[in-house]
Amino acid sequence: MLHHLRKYMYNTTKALPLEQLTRWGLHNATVVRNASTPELYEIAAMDPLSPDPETRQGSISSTGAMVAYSGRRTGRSPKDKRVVLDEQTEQEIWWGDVNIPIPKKSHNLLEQIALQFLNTRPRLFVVDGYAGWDPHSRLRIRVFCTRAYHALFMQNMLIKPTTEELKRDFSDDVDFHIFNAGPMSAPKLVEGVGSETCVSVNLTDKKMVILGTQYAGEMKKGVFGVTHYMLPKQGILTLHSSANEGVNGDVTLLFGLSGTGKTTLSADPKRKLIGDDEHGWSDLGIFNIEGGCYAKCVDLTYEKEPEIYNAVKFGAVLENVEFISKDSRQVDYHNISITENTRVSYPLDFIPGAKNPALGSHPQNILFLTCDAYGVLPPVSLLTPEQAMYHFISGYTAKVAGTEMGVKEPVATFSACFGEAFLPLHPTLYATMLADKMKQHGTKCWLINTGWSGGKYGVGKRMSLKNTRSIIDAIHSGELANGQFDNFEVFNLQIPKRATGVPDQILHPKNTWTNKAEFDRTLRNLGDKFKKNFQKYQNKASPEVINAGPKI
Ligand SMILES: Nc1ncnc2c1ncn2[C@@H]1O[C@H](COP(=O)(O)OP(=O)(O)O)[C@@H](O)[C@H]1O
Ligand SMILES: C=C(OP(=O)(O)O)C(=O)O
Repeated sequence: MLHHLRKYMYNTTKALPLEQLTRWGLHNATVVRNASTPELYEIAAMDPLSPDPETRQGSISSTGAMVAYSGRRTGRSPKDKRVVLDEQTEQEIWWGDVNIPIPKKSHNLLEQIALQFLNTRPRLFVVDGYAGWDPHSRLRIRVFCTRAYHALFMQNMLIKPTTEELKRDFSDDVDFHIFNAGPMSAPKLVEGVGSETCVSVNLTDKKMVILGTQYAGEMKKGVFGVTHYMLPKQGILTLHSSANEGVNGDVTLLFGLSGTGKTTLSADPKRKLIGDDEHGWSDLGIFNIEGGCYAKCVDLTYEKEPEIYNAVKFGAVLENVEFISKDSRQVDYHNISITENTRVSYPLDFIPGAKNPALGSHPQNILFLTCDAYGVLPPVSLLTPEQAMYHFISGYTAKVAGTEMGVKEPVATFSACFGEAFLPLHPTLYATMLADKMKQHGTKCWLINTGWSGGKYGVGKRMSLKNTRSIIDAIHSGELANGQFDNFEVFNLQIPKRATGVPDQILHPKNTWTNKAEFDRTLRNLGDKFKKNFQKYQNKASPEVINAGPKI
């Protein structure tokens, strides 16, 4: 059997001990583990899974990126995520719409179906990599999948082990397994399964099964959810944020729900990128959880986002994009006929000056990025520590089209900790940890509206990237913290009077609205939504934090 397996290995130095396959009942004859990028390109060129095999099969873009298609599901499927309810998780997990329980026996059945699928495909890809750049707390992750694009994606997104580390840390058991059988539908009749898609996590046995979705983001956010469960137990706060570092070593965290600007704003030529989406904050400082980035491509231009634009090269994976013309293989970033959620994944070092290792000191500034679809929140305001807690627990933003299935235009939402979809534990646990760490390290907190200005969605316009970037520059130079502030009604926020590079009148959002009475109404309505949303945290938050909310 061993001989049979080895014969088909692409690279025998990377062979996985047989026991690591047979323990799951895996016996696929062709196993490809941590393959080189060219190998994965060659295999992807033969991938028959694409919505239009004639034109899209195994494409390579004009700049050398692998082009792949995820099929029916082009965003995450939060309604189809399940968490195994067992003796350990019953009391621990924040059960509800985010963490929907599934019986263990159903999960086991899904796992068997996934394993059977993995056994019957032409190749089984194994990706071994770390989650977390801090060697003290990093997790060893193993992904089994059947599409070369998924393998390259996870090789980009996990932290690549050296050959020695692969041998030392990945020969025995690992900390978490993903069985990605995405091309195979989930059986709807199984108890706990809601549709033909199911992403089921067993936190006790540290396993995840994917059926009925090939959206690659499901794997990386799956790993994130697990770190959110395991790391806080070690006193490490997990953060849905990007991070970068200034020339003096000062670190900024940028929190935000999908589409609010974590990736775009953290790629800043004046600062070193630490990471674009997922971080941990330990007693030693902050660390990126990932080895790569997963940027949105919609309307990507060199002029607006040069670092990301240039990262679309050999080794990057483009997901669900269309070409300008079939023969040029030039990507049409404005074409959203497959989805608005077009993506590119690339290793961190594709961004010039990214930090390696991706670690940083305790943050000096925290930015809460909110994409306000009502257009009433100021482009920037300074929060008191209590307001910081209030806004962190609230997590107000708009979900933008595409990232989650079914979202077609911005929808105002409250997503606790700016990442509710990934929280296995109660939000106040993460909020308390954040408050303690901010207090300990004197971190300043700013609320930044990267959403609408001059009116709500449909009337006003999205805040210009140029203005948001100038505001962030003014935070980093110390200009805003040392300047003067006005009070912003209803929310009682401190709005800076001036920020270099930003027209004074846009700093107070009311100035940008033609109909002032409608502005006042919309602002009060939003305040009201905040209050209603916060009622569910009323009995867990302190009076000071509750009092830091809007006053109508
Ligand atoms: N003022 C702004 N700030 C940040 N992003 C903006 C702004 N205006 C438009 N955008 C666009 O919004 C999207 C933000 O997406 P991204 O940075 O990937 O968010 P995240 O990483 O938080 O999911 C990008 O396509 C970006 O070009
Ligand atoms: C990959 C995702 O995150 P983000 O949009 O924040 O990059 C996602 O939510 O599917």
